[in-house]
Amino acid sequence: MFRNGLIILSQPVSVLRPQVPRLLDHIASVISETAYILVQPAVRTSAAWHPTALLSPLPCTTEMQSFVTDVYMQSSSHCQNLDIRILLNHITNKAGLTRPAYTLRQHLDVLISDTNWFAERWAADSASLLPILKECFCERSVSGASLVVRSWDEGQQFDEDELDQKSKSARLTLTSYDHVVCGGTFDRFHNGHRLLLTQCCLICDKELLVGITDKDMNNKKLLNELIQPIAERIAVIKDFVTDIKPGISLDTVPILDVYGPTTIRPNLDCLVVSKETARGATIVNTARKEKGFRPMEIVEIGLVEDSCRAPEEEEKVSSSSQRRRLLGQLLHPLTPKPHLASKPYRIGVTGGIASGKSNVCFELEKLGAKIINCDRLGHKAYEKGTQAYTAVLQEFGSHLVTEKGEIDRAQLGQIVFSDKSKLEKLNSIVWPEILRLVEEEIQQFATECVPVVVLEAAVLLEAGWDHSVHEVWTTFVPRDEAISRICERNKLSQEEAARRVDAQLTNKQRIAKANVVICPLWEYEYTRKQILKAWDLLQQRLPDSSAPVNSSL
Ligand SMILES: CC(=O)SCCNC(=O)CCNC(=O)[C@H](O)C(C)(C)COP(=O)(O)OP(=O)(O)OC[C@H]1O[C@@H](n2cnc3c(N)ncnc32)[C@H](O)[C@@H]1OP(=O)(O)O
Repeated sequence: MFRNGLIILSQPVSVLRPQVPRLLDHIASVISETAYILVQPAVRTSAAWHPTALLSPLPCTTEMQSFVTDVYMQSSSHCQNLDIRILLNHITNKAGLTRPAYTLRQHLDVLISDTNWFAERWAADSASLLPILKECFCERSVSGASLVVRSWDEGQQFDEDELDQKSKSARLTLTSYDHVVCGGTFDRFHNGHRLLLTQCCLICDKELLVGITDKDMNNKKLLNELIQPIAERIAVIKDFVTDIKPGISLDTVPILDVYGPTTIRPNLDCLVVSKETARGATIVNTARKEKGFRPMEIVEIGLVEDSCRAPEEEEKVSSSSQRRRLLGQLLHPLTPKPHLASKPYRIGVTGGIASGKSNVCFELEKLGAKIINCDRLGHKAYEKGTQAYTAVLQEFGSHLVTEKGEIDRAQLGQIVFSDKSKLEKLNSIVWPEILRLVEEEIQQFATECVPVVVLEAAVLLEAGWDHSVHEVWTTFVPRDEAISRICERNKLSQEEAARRVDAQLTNKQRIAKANVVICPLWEYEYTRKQILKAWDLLQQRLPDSSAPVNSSL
């Protein structure tokens, strides 16, 4: 298996199209990460090896457009996880246009061609072929020592002349435009995004403008808390477009409403939309007309199906399905914590008020973890006779003492939850003591050879205890859902509930520091499913995973 490869296809596109599923299967069996596809019939007819053979201009036709669609539509069922990039820089209808060579982002490990000619030439004289490949695909992408050259089978036999006649009607020239625009969330970049951007690049001669949803545009989306930061989404788009068509300029802008830049930039010629957003295209063109801008041509592309979807997911490949799949998975890589003993392995479970932490811990306990409830230890921390007891009374007054001589937590809670500085004072007294009690319990579990200990701590991140656990897992539900749960559970008004939620870290702040996220927004069984997944995946990364604790109860 090779990580990245270039597939040079020399057969006419009409011959290639029916072979796409076979081709994708072959690519998936050889390449694991990025597969560049270069369609170049000139290499079959070219007598001499020359860069012009690889990069000579190819007409931009409706047939090529269909080939691009076929590749992405079928990649979902043939090579779902491969990053396929169809190179388009040499495909143009502009006579005399010289475009720069490719500067591929990935280093090529394998070159596969559908003509044996390549492999034979490489075997005979790689020294003279190598500089040509470097010239076409950039120095750093191709290094001679490690590049493997292989042939895919020669494909079907075809009669060039006969084919030419037959497919003339299918080879209609595709209209291209100087200024093309498209928009989207571009979260968790997938084949739907690749198809959209590839179709944009195919018909774009000068500038591609990509609008990327931001802020309010994202807030209503499912699991929006997991949407990647806009800078990350832009970086992925740049990487992709620069790879497939370095000859055009790319501009990216955040969009805060459906119009984005379309009602600001008069020079836009063509808007590319998916079936899903086609309605928005009419709205945008109406708004342009009102501003005196000429309407844009609208190009509509199909939706890529998601062949691996779960019953609760959408039929098309979608970012929200991808985000659902992140639940229970390792979202952020682990930070090494050499200061912690490797056993027992410590998971800190945190989460906002009413976000379902306790249920997660309840399920984890059934799976074999031992739970340390930090609220309980918090109460123990200032029991009568302890140092913290004296410190709390000194700070908050002896009127808090009940008839039994204990601290009245209900009263203390009223004081600290309505005054941030007082809560901070209480925290500074009790957190060190709670942590000491936590360590005591962990030591006890260590003597009992417990493999996994879970610290259930509401304010784990605020207390900086992420340094005291190997992993942080957080639960979250959307803000509105948390408010309605609190209203029902604690019999509070909407305003009071909102105040409680807003006094805490936001979901995004917690998620940014969490290794695993669980979202108990749907039926309990789905939450349980996420927890089982998280537990099973955890077993694979436990320091001693030779004796896994299986989730099948
Ligand atoms: C780092 C940690 O997470 S340690 C665990 C949390 N405990 C602490 O921080 C110690 C300080 N807190 C306390 O002493 C007590 O919670 C008091 C006095 C404020 C209130 O006591 P009680 O009325 O018995 O309420 P209880 O301890 O059950 O806490 C009520 C809620 O406030 C949360 N809470 C507790 N302490 C804090 C805090 N310092 N900051 C924010 N929320 C807190 C609890 O997790 C609980 O949340 P839930 O309703 O979603 O389960």
